[in-house]
Amino acid sequence: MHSTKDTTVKRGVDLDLSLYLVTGRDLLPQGKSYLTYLEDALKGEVSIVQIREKNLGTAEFLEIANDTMSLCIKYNIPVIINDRIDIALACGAAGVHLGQSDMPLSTARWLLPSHAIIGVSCTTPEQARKAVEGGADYVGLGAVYATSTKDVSAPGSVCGIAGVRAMLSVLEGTGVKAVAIGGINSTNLLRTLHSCASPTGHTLHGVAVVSDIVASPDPCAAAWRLGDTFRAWAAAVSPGPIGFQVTTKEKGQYTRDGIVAAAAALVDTVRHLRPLVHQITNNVVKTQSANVTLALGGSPIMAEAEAEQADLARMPGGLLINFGTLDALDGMLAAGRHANQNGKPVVFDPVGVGATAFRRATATELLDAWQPTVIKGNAAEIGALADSNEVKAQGVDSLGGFKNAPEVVRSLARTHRCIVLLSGPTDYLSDGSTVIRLSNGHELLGQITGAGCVLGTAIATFCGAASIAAIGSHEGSLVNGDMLLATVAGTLALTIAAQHAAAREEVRGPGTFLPALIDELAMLTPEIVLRTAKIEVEME
Ligand SMILES: Nc1ncnc2c1ncn2[C@@H]1O[C@H](COP(=O)(O)OP(=O)(O)O)[C@@H](O)[C@H]1O
Ligand SMILES: Cc1ncsc1CCOP(=O)(O)O
Repeated sequence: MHSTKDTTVKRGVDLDLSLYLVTGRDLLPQGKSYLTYLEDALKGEVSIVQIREKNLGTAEFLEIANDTMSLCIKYNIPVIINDRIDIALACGAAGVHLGQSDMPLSTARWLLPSHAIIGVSCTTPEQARKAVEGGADYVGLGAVYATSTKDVSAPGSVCGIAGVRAMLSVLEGTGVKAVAIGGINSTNLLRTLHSCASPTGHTLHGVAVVSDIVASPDPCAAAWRLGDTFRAWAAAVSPGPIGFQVTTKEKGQYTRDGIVAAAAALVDTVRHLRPLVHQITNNVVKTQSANVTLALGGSPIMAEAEAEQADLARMPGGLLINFGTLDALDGMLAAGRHANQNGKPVVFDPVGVGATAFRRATATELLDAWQPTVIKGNAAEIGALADSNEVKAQGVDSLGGFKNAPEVVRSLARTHRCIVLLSGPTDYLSDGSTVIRLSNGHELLGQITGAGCVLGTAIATFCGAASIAAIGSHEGSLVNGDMLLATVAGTLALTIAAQHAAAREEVRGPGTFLPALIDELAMLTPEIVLRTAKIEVEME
């Protein structure tokens, strides 16, 4: 590489991958020149540029590479060449990016000067492992979502969020940096950054983008938007292993009394704020879910059509997605995406997920489409998501429990980057480090249909109120407000009301229990919660 043209990047040290522009000249809006758009993107502060040309002859490619270099040197931004080592050498680029069917990494390393940066595209953990062993400086992980910029029609080409997480686990401790690529844009960027992390919190170093910048009428603004989101996310206070805020911690730790006091106070917050609680739930429990929301002081809306999800998500509050009877899947996909874009908490109730292959595949599809804030389920459902056979399912019901429930919820919370609640005679919930054990409730809850479903509703109601109360507090967070606390509060509300309902004279069984439960929810006060809550806190 020509020393005069080299950019100043040192391998591994200065490599800023935060906003990685991959050029795609075929996507330029009509009449827009490549160099004008490139300069606009540089003004929007992309941090690195890769020239990706799949159908050009050598002379034309080199000409484009030389022009790109001249412009990028002016902005002090390194240039990487896709695939063509000869072009990288000839134009003095900072390095090359190799696909799985390009030149082997070891050969490229041998051909290039020692300071050259080499990146490798990976779709599987095995490919990531090989890239690490071969001495790659960074890897491009994807395609994370479907995209029309590249042919990703072959099975396995879209690795999804779960695939990126698995690859990030392989990269942990290696020093090899990672960007995600494929279908990333300003509307899904924050969600992508939040979701893409290994269970121990190893995150992305940046994102690679083609169409959201190149096809934009204003590439400078498009790049700024992406960069702003990345910077806000990177600057957000590190809130623990799953990336949500934990505002009620005292000196970095939750205390039993602190949680109970804050949860009790939320009962009044719900009544005061009357959060809109948007619910896509199953046919069996719609009426009782709407009544539970009203009794708590929230405002229910049961709305499933795909076309109305964008509008609904703009109204602050909470969202419940309960896939119990597996209707309205398009609505569920859109609702969660829009909620993520608008910072709304999403409570996911994967009813009976272990019961059929279709339910398992649907849960995977939904969790790839959006990031839940809370996943709640009974032992069979949580076990199915955790790939554990320890607890058997009978349809949507669970037979038995886990030997080590705290560890199951803690680990699943870390994997899915959200609060996890395991319901049952004792409820366990975790934010990936703290585990809270709640022992309120009554066995009559196990004898009515949809007790778990209305628990989801209560949690969505409290999450909605807590997020409204905290609006704007942390720009780089996917959801504002302490969602562990809101989950505790929703669970306490339902289980404490159940205890009081069961104790009523007129309640003689499940039939009389349900209306009494609604009454007790409507009469719940912070004082009742303070007096009755049975909570234990277990720190990691
Ligand atoms: N035997 C029980 N004793 C006390 N509370 C219970 C009992 N069974 C269920 N609950 C409560 O009922 C709510 C719903 O839980 P669960 O029955 O596990 O849901 P699902 O209907 O999804 O199986 C939880 O808050 C839980 O605390
Ligand atoms: C080059 C590449 N590699 C995996 S997906 C992809 C294209 C990403 O383009 P876009 O950002 O427009 O989805």
